[in-house]
Amino acid sequence: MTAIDLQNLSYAYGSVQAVEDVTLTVAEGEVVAVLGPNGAGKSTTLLMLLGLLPPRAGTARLFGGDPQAAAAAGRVGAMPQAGGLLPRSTVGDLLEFLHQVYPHPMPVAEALDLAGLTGLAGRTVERLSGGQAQRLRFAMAVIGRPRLLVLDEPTAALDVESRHAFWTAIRAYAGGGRTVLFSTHYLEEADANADRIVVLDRGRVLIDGTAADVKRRVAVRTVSVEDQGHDYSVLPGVVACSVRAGRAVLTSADADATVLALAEAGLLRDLEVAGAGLEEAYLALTRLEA
Ligand SMILES: Nc1ncnc2c1ncn2[C@@H]1O[C@H](COP(=O)(O)OP(=O)(O)OP(=O)(O)O)[C@@H](O)[C@H]1O
Repeated sequence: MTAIDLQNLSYAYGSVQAVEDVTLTVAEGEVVAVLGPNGAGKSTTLLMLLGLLPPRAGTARLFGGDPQAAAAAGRVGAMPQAGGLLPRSTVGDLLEFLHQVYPHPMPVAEALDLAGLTGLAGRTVERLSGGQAQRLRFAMAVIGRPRLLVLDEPTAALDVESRHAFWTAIRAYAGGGRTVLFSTHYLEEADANADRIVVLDRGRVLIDGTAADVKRRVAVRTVSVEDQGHDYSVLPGVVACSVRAGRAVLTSADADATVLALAEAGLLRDLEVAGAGLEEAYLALTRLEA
C-alpha cells in the first residue's frame, strides 16, 4: 500500500518557486527523511502533502485518496514547526479534547508517556519550555494513532538529550508498521532515524536514496595544492574548482581519488585536505547537477 504519492508537485509564492516538480512515493511502513538547507522547500512540500496548501501543479495523494479525506479519517498525524497550541489550556485538556475527536485514539496517559510529558498534564501551555511545547505537538500528532506521521523539523527546539528521547519515541511508534515522514536540516539525524533520505534543494529532489547513497555524494572535501595551471576539473572526484591566491582549491566528492590523481600528474605541492560542511556539500552537489 502506498502511503504517500506526490506527482510532479509545484508551488510558487509570488515569484519565488518554492517547490518544483517534486515526485515522491512512500510505501506504508517506511521512515523517510526530507533533508535540505533553509528554504529548500521542505515545509511547502509537507503542507501540500497534508492538503493544507493547494498545489499549483501536480497531485498529492495519501493512502490512495485526497489528503484532506485521509486527515478527516484520522489516518494522518502532523506536527507543525510552530504554533497550533492554545496558550491558556492545560496539556491534559488539549490531549483529552483530541482523544474525543479521533475514532481510535490512544489513552491520554499513553500519549503523555510517549512524548515524555508524564507529570505535566496540569501545566498550562504558556508555561511550557520550547522543548516541552515541541513534545506536546508530538503527543497531539500521535494521540489519534495515525498510520502516517508527518513531522516538520521536529527536533528544532530540543536539546541533545531531549532529541535522543524524542527519536526513541518516534522509532517506537514507527516500529508498529506505521509510516513516518520528517524534515530536517541534519544529515546525521536523517541517517540515524530514516530508512530513506530525500534531499531537496531549491524546491527540487536532488537525491532519493539510502543514507549511504547520500553520504557518498555529500562526503565532500576541499583539496588544495599550489596552482600549476592544470585543468583540475577533469580529475576524478572533482565537482568544483577555483584558483585563489596561487592555490588550486578543489571541491571533491572523492578526496582519495583526487589526491591520487594529483600525485600521478606530479601536481602534489603543498597539499591540504579539509572537510567541507554540509552546506558546501549541497553547493557542490547543486553545481554537479547544473
Ligand atoms: N509564506 C511565504 N511567502 C513567501 N515566500 C515563502 C513563504 N513561505 C516560504 N517561502 C519561500 O519559499 C521557499 C521555500 O520555503 P520553505 O519554508 O518551504 O523551505 P524549508 O526547506 O522548509 O525551509 P526551512 O528549513 O527554513 O524551514 C523559500 O525561498 C521561502 O523563502
